[in-house]
Amino acid sequence: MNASSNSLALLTDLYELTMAYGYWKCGKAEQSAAFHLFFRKSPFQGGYAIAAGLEPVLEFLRSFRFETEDIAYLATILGNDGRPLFDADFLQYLAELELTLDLDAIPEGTVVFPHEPLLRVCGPILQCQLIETAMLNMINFQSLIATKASRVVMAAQGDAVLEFGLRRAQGIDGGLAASRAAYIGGCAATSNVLAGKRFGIPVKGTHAHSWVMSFDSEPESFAAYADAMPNNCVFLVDTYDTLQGVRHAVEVGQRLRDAGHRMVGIRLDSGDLAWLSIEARKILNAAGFPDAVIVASNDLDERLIQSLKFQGAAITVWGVGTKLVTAYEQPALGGVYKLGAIKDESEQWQPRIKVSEQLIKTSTPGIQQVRRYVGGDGMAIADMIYNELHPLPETCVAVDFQDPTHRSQFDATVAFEDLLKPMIRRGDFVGRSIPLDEIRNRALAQLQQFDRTILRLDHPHRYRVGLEEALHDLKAEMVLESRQRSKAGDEA
Ligand SMILES: Nc1ncnc2c1ncn2[C@@H]1O[C@H](COP(=O)(O)OP(=O)(O)OP(=O)(O)O)[C@@H](O)[C@H]1O
Ligand SMILES: O=P(O)(O)OC[C@H]1O[C@H](OP(=O)(O)OP(=O)(O)O)[C@H](O)[C@@H]1O
Ligand SMILES: O=C(O)c1cccnc1
Ligand SMILES: [Mg+2]
Repeated sequence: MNASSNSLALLTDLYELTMAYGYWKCGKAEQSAAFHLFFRKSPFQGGYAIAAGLEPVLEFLRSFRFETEDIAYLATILGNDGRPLFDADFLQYLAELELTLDLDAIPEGTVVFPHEPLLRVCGPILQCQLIETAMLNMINFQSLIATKASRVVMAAQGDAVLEFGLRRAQGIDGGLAASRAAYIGGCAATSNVLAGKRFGIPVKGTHAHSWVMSFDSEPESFAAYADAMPNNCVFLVDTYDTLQGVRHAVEVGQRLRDAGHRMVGIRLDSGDLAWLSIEARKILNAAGFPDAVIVASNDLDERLIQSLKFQGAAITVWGVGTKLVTAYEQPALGGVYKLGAIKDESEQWQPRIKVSEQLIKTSTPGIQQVRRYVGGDGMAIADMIYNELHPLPETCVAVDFQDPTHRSQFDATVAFEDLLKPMIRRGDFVGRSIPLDEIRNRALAQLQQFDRTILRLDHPHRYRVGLEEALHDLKAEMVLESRQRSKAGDEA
């Protein structure tokens, strides 16, 4: 194979490969397993997340293979004894490996909650394990940024939000992935041109202070910009004296208008953005530019935007960079990937559980699906995680995840949607690649299905997510059994 392959098979933690080697050596490589990828806590003190990152995961799986040079590199890794870590026969196995997994996924742009599997992977345990780290990397980051963007967009109350983050993003891929995810979360455009080309995101921008500083005067700089791009004029007015800058913009705007063009607006990038925007609005309106936009930027995030709205700021477009693409308050979504079931020698699924001192960290057994119940008004009522290994009763009981004494009943008349959709069967893509605009629209539409008390920025009202009763009971039983076993072990 050529060296320009785009397979990312080595984008993994070494322990996935050592476990794979172990499975291969002890004859378990082909044993079927079911894993789920989920997070335990909503980011940014909020109450929800927006699922994102599936498309790159699918791309990763489509191109997954160990190339000759990958195998050659793996052969150079030495163990603690100074000898090659991996057998040549195992490396040959990897060289010939083709993924035969099943993948089910919650589509990008879906509103999701803690403990819900965003991805479910079923198939040979060796394969499930090899793809863990890369999938977590992609889903964790993009879901985090899409969620942050949705909070920023919500705070902007219908105003356009432009993503300006590339210069402060976490490296090249961080910048590109953040632009994609921010668009899914509802941003209207990005300043990132490569992201525009690669993902079809609208690109937008104004100009920097350096443009103004490179001329002898501000009016001269605005006039030159207008000459060069008469239909793309958003003047940055705060290089010297902001309100004076607005007047200079108005003068050039009048000349543009006389020449049959239109000044789009101005941008504020420092000072008191509330007061300056209100004063700028007065100047623009008095001069006959009531439609000129006022873009604001400078360390904005959802809380500052909310505050500026509260102050009556006359800002109509929000440029948000650093704090959006770096997920400022929370650097990572803590998504994890856990084994829910494994097939025994007689090909029967056996549920598995990881017990923890903290109840929230005890994993959920089974092969899980998420059912979202929807009311007659189209609003989501509650989600129920159930085990596909057990048939559901006519009337389902969902036991609340956080408070098991709270149970909700759903009879057959309640409308629902199962959120995990088939994406890959035995290695073949069976899903639908969803265009980015459709994903973004889905996110915006999905948010309408949830009450604002659930979506608010802080201390939100909790949306109910429960375990279907039989799954809840199975989990409780397995925890008790595990505790009994460890107690018996202690006593022996
Ligand atoms: N009305 C406002 N309410 C709350 N915060 C604001 C308001 N206006 C601006 N801010 C925020 O205050 C912070 C500090 O702004 P400050 O004026 O000190 O620096 P600056 O405007 O960046 O100065 P510089 O002229 O050096 O660029 C910024 O994060 C800005 O977003
Ligand atoms: O503040 P952010 O949300 O990251 O938005 C992007 C920022 O990037 C640009 O200036 P830059 O920060 O490079 O320089 P400046 O702050 O000195 O204007 C722009 O003027 C914004 O202020
Ligand atoms: O176009 C802009 O105004 C812009 C782009 C990147 C960063 N800050 C501002
Ligand atoms: Mg800045």
